[in-house]
Amino acid sequence: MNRQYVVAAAQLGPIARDESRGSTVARMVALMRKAKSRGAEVVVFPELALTTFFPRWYLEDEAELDRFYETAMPSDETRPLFDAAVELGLGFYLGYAELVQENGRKRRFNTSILVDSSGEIVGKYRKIHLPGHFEHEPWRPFQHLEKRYFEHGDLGFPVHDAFGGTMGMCLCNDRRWPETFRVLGLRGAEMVMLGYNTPLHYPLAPEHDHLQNFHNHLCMQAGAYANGCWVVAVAKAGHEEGCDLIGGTCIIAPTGEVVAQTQGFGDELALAEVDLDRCKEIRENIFNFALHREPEDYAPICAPKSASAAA
Ligand SMILES: C[C@@H](NC(N)=O)C(=O)O
Repeated sequence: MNRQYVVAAAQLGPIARDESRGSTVARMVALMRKAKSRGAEVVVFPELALTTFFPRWYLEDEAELDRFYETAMPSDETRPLFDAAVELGLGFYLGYAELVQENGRKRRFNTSILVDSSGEIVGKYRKIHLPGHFEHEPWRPFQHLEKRYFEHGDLGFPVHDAFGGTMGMCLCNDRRWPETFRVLGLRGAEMVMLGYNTPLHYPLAPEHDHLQNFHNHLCMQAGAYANGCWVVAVAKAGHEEGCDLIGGTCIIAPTGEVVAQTQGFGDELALAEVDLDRCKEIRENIFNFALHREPEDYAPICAPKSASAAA
């Protein structure tokens, strides 16, 4: 694959709690076909793209919780995505809830994968920065139980040779942390793909609700610029089960400029021509890591969590 091609950020509108996987996957395949007709070679889907954003509910019934997770990838229900990738010659990024059996216990991760145009999974990431809380907090208008429903990702921040270059992934809250982009940048990521589900209302600091869209782009534009990489960031957007999720799906150039963005809150594509060689504009100049970075002075950033309070 060459290093210059069209990428499609495939935003999804709301997914109802009782919407079937089949229905959601059909919406996604329709976006893949549309992306192909507009020249795309890579399609990026949101975080937890196959279901409603279920961490908004405190679920006591484990069987009910399990229904939101994938135990196989692909499965009969998700195989149409892989078939479409092969048929259309498209690669894709997909976020989903992963349930695996390991050492006789269930392990749950908030996961993303990269799938190439031959339908092979060529990269996997498990979310590291899990926002929210562990216990039911009835005072909230909706829950954010990612800490309860997912384990901390155990794969680190890997990069993958795919789509003509070096690809990195992260998920939603990860994008707010400069360390996410810096680790991927240090590993040579030329494009970082990420999906998000971000409620407009933040119950812990509602005075910041009007800043949600600003903070969304602020952290990703900074991450792109400071590491000289493309960022493709995709929302699950709109009014989902009584909760407003921000849109703002976008493609950001290594200069930090937003070069494509969705307009609404439904199923919608934002497309841009990406040239991976443009990373050099930043990486060989202002952020030439080898020449200008001074890690000896950054010790607190790498100190273990227990030590960072004293730093
Ligand atoms: C609130 C949180 N959501 C998420 N799914 O990680 C975020 O946008 O940072």
